[in-house]
Amino acid sequence: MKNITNICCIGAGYVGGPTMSVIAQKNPHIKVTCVDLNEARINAWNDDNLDNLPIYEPGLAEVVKEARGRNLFFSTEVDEAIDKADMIFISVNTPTKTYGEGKGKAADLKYIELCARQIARVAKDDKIIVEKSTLPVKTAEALKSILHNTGNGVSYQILSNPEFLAEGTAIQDLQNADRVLIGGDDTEEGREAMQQLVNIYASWLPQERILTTNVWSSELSKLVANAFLAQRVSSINAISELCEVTGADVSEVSRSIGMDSRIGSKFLKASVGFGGSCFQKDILNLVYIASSLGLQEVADYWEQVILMNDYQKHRFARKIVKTLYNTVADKKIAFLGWAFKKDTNDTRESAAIYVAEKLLQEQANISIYDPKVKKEQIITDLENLGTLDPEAIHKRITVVSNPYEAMKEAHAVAILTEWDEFAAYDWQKVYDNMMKPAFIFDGRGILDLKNLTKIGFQLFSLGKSNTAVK
Ligand SMILES: NC(=O)c1ccc[n+]([C@@H]2O[C@H](COP(=O)([O-])OP(=O)(O)OC[C@H]3O[C@@H](n4cnc5c(N)ncnc54)[C@H](O)[C@@H]3O)[C@@H](O)[C@H]2O)c1
Ligand SMILES: O=c1ccn([C@@H]2O[C@H](COP(=O)(O)OP(=O)(O)O[C@H]3O[C@H](CO)[C@@H](O)[C@H](O)[C@H]3O)[C@@H](O)[C@H]2O)c(=O)[nH]1
Repeated sequence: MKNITNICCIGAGYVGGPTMSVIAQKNPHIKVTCVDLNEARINAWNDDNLDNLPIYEPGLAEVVKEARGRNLFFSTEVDEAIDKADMIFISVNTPTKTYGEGKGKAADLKYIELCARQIARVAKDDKIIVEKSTLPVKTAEALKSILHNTGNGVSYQILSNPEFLAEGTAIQDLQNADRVLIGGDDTEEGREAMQQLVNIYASWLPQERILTTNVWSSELSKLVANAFLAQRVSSINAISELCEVTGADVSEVSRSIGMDSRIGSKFLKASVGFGGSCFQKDILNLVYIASSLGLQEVADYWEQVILMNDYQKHRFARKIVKTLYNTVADKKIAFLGWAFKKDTNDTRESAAIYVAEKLLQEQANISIYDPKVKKEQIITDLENLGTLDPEAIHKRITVVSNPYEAMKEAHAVAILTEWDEFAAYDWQKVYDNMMKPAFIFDGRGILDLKNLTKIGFQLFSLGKSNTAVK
């Protein structure tokens, strides 16, 4: 069996960058080149100042520092990297389609297809192709067809190796993965290719955590894992509303049910709604696949997870408007947090975007503080909705770098992301500088309800019936 000495990864984003950094860190004998069409992104990966890496992830800078220039390289020379590699990971984006058949549901595979055609054009010797992007079941078949029909007669093995890292804990998740999943063909060549990829992960993970399956099981498992995780969030969010009207406390309910080892304690934190680039996209894709296969009940069952999530975001925004005497027009609402979760600068599908949309439609002024998200990103997120007047966005949105400034003279504060620092603020000082009554809407359940009520705040905390705001 040929030893893998040269890996290329197409796509240096949230998955490609951290994954290749850890593979290079743990396999110093393998040259790893991560390529991207986006020159600015590659320049940022190569920046001497590690604070300027394009992605914020705890622990990432240390890994990049160790491996970059040794056996880890970032480049825009896609053809050259493909040519030299024995194994090519495809880690490009697979967003929800915004046009044509399957619009709003199916995964857009145009970037994947372009990669396949580029590999077919450039490759002059046998390659192992690894699907790292999240893909619909049976995509490997399409890749195979393109590679074999448009290639130079070289032979390809296609593996599915979905990524399970979560943002904010990516490095930890990669270095200590619960499991790695590798799907391949049940042929001699397929098994050999799988073994080569197993060997790369086995340089730091125990063998028993590396699972090999057939390609379709691997592709489907990725969508199903995300659907199950998101389903837990929607389930507890559904219960949060029930708690608010019955006298129960959702955090107590979560703790109580989570101690049942059959249920488990993770992913039971009620919130203003799940965000991120994956959950919604992957469930919509699952729904689309089921519905295309005529399994309408299956499709409807999973779609409900998304509908509940949309409801939770809107419910939170409506609560703010209703509480502020049914009008937020020209009032100052402070947002703490814009990222879709703490410890990341990623804002894709963040609940904050949709809560802001609703409040802007009600003509509120919003002052935003997030420790890692830049103003340009926030403005782009709102403009990309396509539902708001760009002039109104610029007029009504302020982004500040000091949380106390964001909350100064605000009518209400809304917690949209669970950054640890929010709980540690001097809330008495915040209260003294706010308009009265001073309202707080805690969409993440991170604030000390008793203490804040004692200070004088009118507090609403999702899933809690004992909040001042009903
Ligand atoms: N973000 C996550 O936490 C996460 C976790 C697991 C799986 N995934 C999946 O991984 C895939 C990538 O996600 P991401 O968040 O890293 O996306 P991303 O948008 O951050 O990165 C994708 C990169 O691919 C580049 N690209 C696109 N086409 C290219 C081409 N032809 N040649 C070179 N570069 C090209 C883009 O410029 C971009 O930088 C998706 O399928 C996603 O569903 C994401
Ligand atoms: O109890 C919880 C857990 C999560 N969330 C929210 O759910 C979203 C997603 O969180 P998380 O799953 O931690 O982050 P992602 O980076 O989106 O990771 C998910 O999506 C990735 C992309 O497919 C997968 O690789 C990961 O395994 C999967 O956890 C965020 O908005 C969280 O705030 C909650 O509201 N309550």
